Amino acid sequence: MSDSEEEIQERQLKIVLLGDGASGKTSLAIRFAQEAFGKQYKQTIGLDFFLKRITLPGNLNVTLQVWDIGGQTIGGKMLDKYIYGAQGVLLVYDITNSQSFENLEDWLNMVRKSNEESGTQPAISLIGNKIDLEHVRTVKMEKHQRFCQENGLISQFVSAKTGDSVFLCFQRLAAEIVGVKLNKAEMEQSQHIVKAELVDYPQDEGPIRQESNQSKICSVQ
Ligand SMILES: Nc1nc2c(ncn2[C@@H]2O[C@H](COP(=O)(O)OP(=O)(O)OP(=O)(O)O)[C@@H](O)[C@H]2O)c(=O)[nH]1
Repeated sequence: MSDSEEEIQERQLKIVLLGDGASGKTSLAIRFAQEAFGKQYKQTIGLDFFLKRITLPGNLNVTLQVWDIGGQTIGGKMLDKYIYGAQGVLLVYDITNSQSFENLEDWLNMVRKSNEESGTQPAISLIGNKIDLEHVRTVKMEKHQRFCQENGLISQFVSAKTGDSVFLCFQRLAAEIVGVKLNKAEMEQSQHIVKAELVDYPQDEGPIRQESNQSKICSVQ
């Protein structure tokens, strides 16, 4: 097979990040796509896009089209359009904020409803973010596990700040979508991809809008 034929066969997967404002969706997307983290909170208005190519076991290249959707869009008219057609969803909450966990039911219902007509539901992962703040955790581990079991979700704890398991959570979801199994060694390897640079954004600027071969972002409001 020629290179161009291989490129044509490469799959692009639409992955949507959903969850309450300030749960860390933008931080996860930036950590995954650009290996950076910003301490300052800047609310996402509408949505941002990130593109990143990853290689799954079996040398399978897939490009993840990551839709970072602002937490304030819940109840808005555009939300079901953003979710529509997603093959994967990362449902994010903050382990130190119980309300962000309680609201997951609403986010999940939105996902189910938005894809009702198409007849296919996306693969969904429950992401407990900010595990670097384990000492101030308010959402019990068992609650997280029960929610996963009851709703058939992949379970993952991450920290966008340290990078812990961030690559892994995207990789596991992509693998589930394309039907590839990750073995224990592959999961362990991905878990430890951590590059924890801290970036302080200037007050009036958002996350770094840099382009590289590996990832691209743009914004729609
Ligand atoms: N300690 C810690 N802070 C985090 C982590 N992830 C995000 N934050 C902080 O939490 C705040 C909110 O993060 P964002 O990524 O902007 O949250 P969001 O979910 O995109 O918020 P919306 O745009 O309102 O939907 C920021 O101050 C981040 O620096 C984490 O893993 N650990």
